[in-house]
Amino acid sequence: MLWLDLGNTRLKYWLTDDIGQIVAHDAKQHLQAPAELLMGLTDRFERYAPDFIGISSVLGDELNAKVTETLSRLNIPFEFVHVDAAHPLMRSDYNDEQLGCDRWLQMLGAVDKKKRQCVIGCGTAVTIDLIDHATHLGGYIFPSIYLQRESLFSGTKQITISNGTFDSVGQGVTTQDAVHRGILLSIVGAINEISRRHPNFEVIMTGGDASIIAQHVNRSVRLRDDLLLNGLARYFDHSKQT
Ligand SMILES: Nc1ncnc2c1ncn2[C@@H]1O[C@H](COP(=O)(O)OP(=O)(O)O)[C@@H](O)[C@H]1O
Ligand SMILES: CC(C)(COP(=O)(O)O)[C@@H](O)C(=O)NCCC(=O)O
Ligand SMILES: [K+]
Repeated sequence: MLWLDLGNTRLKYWLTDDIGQIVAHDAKQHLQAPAELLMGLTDRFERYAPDFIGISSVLGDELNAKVTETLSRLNIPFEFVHVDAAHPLMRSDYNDEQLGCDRWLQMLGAVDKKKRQCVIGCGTAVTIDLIDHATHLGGYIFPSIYLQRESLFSGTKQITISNGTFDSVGQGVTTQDAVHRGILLSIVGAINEISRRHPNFEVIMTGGDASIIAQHVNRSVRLRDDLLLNGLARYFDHSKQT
């Protein structure tokens, strides 16, 4: 099987064998041209010869149509995931016409009906979602640390910071530090507050920036980079059975 995740910044893919083990994996920035990036990967995908391609995309109808066109040339069956608030593995109070498919799949990949869980996705946006015994209660969406820095850069005259590292939440005494530390604190502080309000929820983090953020959270956090893939596998496994 081949699994594709089209996020707002990166295209990720995983090739798995018959027993679900990952045999190939990559993540590439698509620069808002995922179909063109896929075109460059078609030789590789043909060599992999998967029997099916399962796709998570948050890129919207226009880009999804281009992706569909590119994948159609491969002669391998493929299918996009559609969010279902009444899915047997997890029901959701969220508006399922709006809920991002990657958010939903990450939750589907983590959900455990015996637990209370807080699933945090750290991609182009940071999403924080609460699940109570397999019911999704709702959540929050924040701009990522990089989007926050870009908005300060473009919305102010004297902040000209466009690089640097996010490595502390202590107060800064230079613009560079104040920007990076303030932004990181905005997300870490939100996570700490949400976990204070929901003390008995297990905190699970995933996505490109999870490790940068998790270091500063004052609770034990499970880092899981397999959530979306696990969600894709659960979703298609379920749709096969029904
Ligand atoms: N301006 C930037 N500078 C450096 N890295 C960036 C920038 N914007 C995004 N990234 C990186 O891109 C990655 C996106 O994470 P990912 O989980 O793949 O998100 P998505 O699913 O939204 O594409 C993050 O690891 C982040 O560090
Ligand atoms: C919140 C998101 C932008 C996160 O996307 P990502 O950071 O993974 O690229 C995406 O899940 C999305 O576009 N969601 C639609 C809005 C919603 O979930 O309510
Ligand atoms: K993501």
